[in-house]
Amino acid sequence: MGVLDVVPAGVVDGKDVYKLFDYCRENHFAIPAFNVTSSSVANAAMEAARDAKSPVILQVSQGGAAFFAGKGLANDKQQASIAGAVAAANHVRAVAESYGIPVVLHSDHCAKKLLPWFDGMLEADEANFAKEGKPLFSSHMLDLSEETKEENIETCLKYLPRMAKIGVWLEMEIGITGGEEDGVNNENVDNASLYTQPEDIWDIYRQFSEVTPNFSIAAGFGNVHGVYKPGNVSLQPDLLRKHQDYVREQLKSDKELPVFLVFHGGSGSEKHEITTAVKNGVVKMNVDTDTQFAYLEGIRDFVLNKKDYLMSQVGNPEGADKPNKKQYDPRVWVREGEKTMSKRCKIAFEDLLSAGQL
Ligand SMILES: O=C(CO)COP(=O)(O)O
Ligand SMILES: O=C[C@H](O)COP(=O)(O)O
Ligand SMILES: [Zn+2]
Ligand SMILES: [Zn+2]
Repeated sequence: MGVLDVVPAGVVDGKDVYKLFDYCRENHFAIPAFNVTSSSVANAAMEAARDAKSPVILQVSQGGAAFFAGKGLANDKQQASIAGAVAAANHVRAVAESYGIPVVLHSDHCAKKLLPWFDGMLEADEANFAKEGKPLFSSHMLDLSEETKEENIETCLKYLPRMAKIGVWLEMEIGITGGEEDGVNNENVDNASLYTQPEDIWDIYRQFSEVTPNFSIAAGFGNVHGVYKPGNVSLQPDLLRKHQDYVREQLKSDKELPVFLVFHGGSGSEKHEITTAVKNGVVKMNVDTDTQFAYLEGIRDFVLNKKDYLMSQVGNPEGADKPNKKQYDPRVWVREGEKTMSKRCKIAFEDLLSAGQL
């Protein structure tokens, strides 16, 4: 019995997203979510998932989606972020099945000011559903964590029925993620707001459950985006158990982990923090900063090692008339970045115990 006995290869949607996360929860593992900014980055993550025999989550941030469409496009009305998200989704939909792995296609943090981006993606999901009976994305995140809890919940409840109708999962955030996100600097936020309270989780769980079971909560336990010097971040994944216990008591349920939880700021985290988070019901962990650096490493080393072959189109240490096309073809040096990124992805699959689960 494995993941492929539960959901098929390719982009999963509707009930399959629930089945996949439920399978993770029952079998005590989580799936890494990698931020992708180009087809090359997405392919590196899918290749790594195939080799690790793991499902994978690919996500676009608002800025990453705009990059996918091209930085040369205007984005004053989120038009590039919408077009880029659609382009990324179509690319992944076209190739995911060939990798033989289930892929959850997701969009990352959407703050209040970015709601036009969310609206555009949801319209694209609905249009695709009308044509093909399935949405474009598996899942989207709403991040109103900077607003009041009431406004946060109300905004999610406004979108949730529309999403449930076409089989799109919702991830919401409560408690702020520190560091930087979409250009918003949360480096100096009040420490208490980095840690979510169990009563807040119950408020969300209770109201969302009346609409659909297809949602997850990114509850803050000291999470920070980015990688900083050791000691800067105090992650407390033990707190997540309190959420599960509280909700279980309210529900009078015997389900050990009633809430699907999401771990933001996975880069730079210690193995034991990840293990504790997964034990406490985390089914998705986001990794961006570490894979960004890993993608650079291969390209950086290639350029530094091959410098004498890259300064002109013709002429290298082997002769003044030797051509360098074999070195400066982007398929050669970009590929080196894909390989080093895939290695970092493999570590995430192993840390989260999703490796070998297919
Ligand atoms: O949470 C993230 C994206 O939403 C990723 O965080 P890191 O860049 O710290 O891995
Ligand atoms: O929000 C966290 C992710 O790392 C996305 O980052 P980004 O907005 O720089 O693409
Ligand atoms: Zn946030
Ligand atoms: Zn995040």
